[in-house]
Amino acid sequence: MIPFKNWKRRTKLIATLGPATESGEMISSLIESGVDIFRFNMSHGKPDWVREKAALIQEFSRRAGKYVGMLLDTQGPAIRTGDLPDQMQLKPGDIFTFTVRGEKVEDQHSVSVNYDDIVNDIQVGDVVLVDNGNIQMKVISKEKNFLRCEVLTPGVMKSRRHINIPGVRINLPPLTQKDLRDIQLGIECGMDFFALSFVREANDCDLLRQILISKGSSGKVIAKIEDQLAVKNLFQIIDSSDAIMIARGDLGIECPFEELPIIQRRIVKSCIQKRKPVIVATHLLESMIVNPAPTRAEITDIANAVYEQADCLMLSGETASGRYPVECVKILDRVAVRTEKSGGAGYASLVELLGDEEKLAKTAVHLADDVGAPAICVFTRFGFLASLIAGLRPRYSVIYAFCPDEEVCRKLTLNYGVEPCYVVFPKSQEESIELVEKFLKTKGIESGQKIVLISEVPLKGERDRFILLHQLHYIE
Ligand SMILES: Nc1ncnc2c1ncn2[C@@H]1O[C@H](COP(=O)(O)OP(=O)(O)O)[C@@H](O)[C@H]1O
Ligand SMILES: C=C(OP(=O)(O)O)C(=O)O
Repeated sequence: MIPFKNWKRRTKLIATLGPATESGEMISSLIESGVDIFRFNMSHGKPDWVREKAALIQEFSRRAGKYVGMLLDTQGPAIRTGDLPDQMQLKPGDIFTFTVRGEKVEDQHSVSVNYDDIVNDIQVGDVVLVDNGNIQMKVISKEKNFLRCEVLTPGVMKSRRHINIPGVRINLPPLTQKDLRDIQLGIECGMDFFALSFVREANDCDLLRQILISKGSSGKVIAKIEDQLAVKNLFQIIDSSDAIMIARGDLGIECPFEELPIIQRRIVKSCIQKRKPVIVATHLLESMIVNPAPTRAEITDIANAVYEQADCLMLSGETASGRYPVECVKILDRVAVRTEKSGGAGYASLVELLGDEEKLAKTAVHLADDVGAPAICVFTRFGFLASLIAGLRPRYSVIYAFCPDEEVCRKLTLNYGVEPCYVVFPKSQEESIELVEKFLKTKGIESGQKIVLISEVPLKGERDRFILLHQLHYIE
C-alpha cells in the first residue's frame, strides 16, 4: 500500500522575520503553519531586535513541541544604501545622488552608501541597479565623494536598498566588521545556521567556519550563491560549505536573467549529487507581498523547486514585510505536499556512495522504497546518518531522526524529509522497537504498516550497524 494518506511535507520552509512577523502571536502562527527555520536578515535587523525575537522563537518552538531552527544571514560584501528618514517617490528624469565618506549634499534626492569605492567602480554612463533592479539610474557625473545619477525607471527609494554592479568584484572583505559583530551576536543568540552573502570562493566559507569553531559554535555554514563568481566556483564552494542557498534576488540581476532557471537546476542537481542541503530562495510568492492570492507562475515556480527536490524553500519580503505572511506559508505547504506526492526529478540517483555508512543508508532507502514504508526511523547521534538518508530522497518515507542532542535536532530542521525527535538512546534493539512503535502511533501511522529502522549506534561491535524491516504491531 502506497502511504499517500496524511502526507507530511518533506520540503522544509524558511521564513524571514521582519516588521510584519515580529509579534509573538505571528511567530507562533508561522510555527503552527509549518515554518521550519526563521531567518534574520542582518542588512535590516538591529542587535536588540534580534536578541528579543530569537528568545521569542525559542519560547514558541518549545510551546509548540517542535524544533525550529534559526538562521543569521550576514550582509556580507554587499553595497547598500543607508537609512532614510522617509521613502522617496522617484520618477524618470529625477536627479539622484549617492554619497560616500559622510559627504553631505543639498540635493533634493540623495542617500549615503556603505561602499566608498562605488565612485571608482562605476563610470559616467553606467547604469546603477537599485533594490533588486527595481530602480534603474544612469550615472551622469561623479566627484570624489558622490555619484550623481538620472532616474530611468520610476520607483520608491527606501532605506537599506541593495545596489548591484554586475560583473564588478567589490573591494570589500568576505566578512566585514559589521558581519563579525553580527556573527558574534548570532552565536550568543544560539543561531543554528550562518549564511554568508556574496560568497566568492571556497576560502570565504573556510574563514566563517574557523570563526565559528574558534568561538565554540556548532553553527552550520550556508553559502549564498548570488553572483557570477560564485557560479564559476560552485563546486569548490559546495565542498567547503554545509549547505547552499540559491539567492535568486541578487543572482537574477548579477547574471543574465534567462540563465537563472538553468543555474538553479545546475546548483540543485550538484548539491544533491554532493549530498549538501540546498535552499531555493526569494520571489517564490513575491506578488503576495501585497496580493492575497499567488499568480499561476509563482505556483509553478514553487512546484518546480519541489520537483527538483530542493531541501528547502525560503520566503523573504513575503513574511518580512508582506501583508499575508501566514497565508504564504500555507500556500507553500499546500503546493509542496501535492507536488511531492506526484514524484520528483530523481537527482539523488547521481549520489556517489563511497563509504560503508553511505552504502548502509542506500540499502535502507532502497528497502523503504520497495516496501512503500511511511517511515524510516534512524537513531543518529550527530545527525550524520539522518542527513545521509535525507540526501538519498526516499520516495515515500518521512525520516524520523531520533537523537540525544537538542542542538543536532535543530540543525536537522534544514534537511529534506527529516523530523527530528529528541530521545535518550535505548540500550537494546527491543527497546528501540518499543520506542519507535510508541512514537509512530502518535504520528498516525497505522498498525500493520512496514517501516525501516536503522541505527548508527553500535549495539555490539564498534562497527556494527543494523537495518531492520519491521511491521508495526501496536498493543492496544
Ligand atoms: N529585520 C527587519 N527589520 C526591518 N525590515 C526588514 C527586516 N527584515 C526584512 N525587512 C524588510 O523586508 C524586506 C524584504 O526582506 P529581504 O528580502 O530579506 O530583504 P532584502 O531584499 O533587502 O535583502 C526588506 O527589504 C526590508 O524592507
Ligand atoms: C536571499 C537573498 O539575499 P538578500 O535578501 O540578502 O539580498 C537574495 O538575493 O535572494
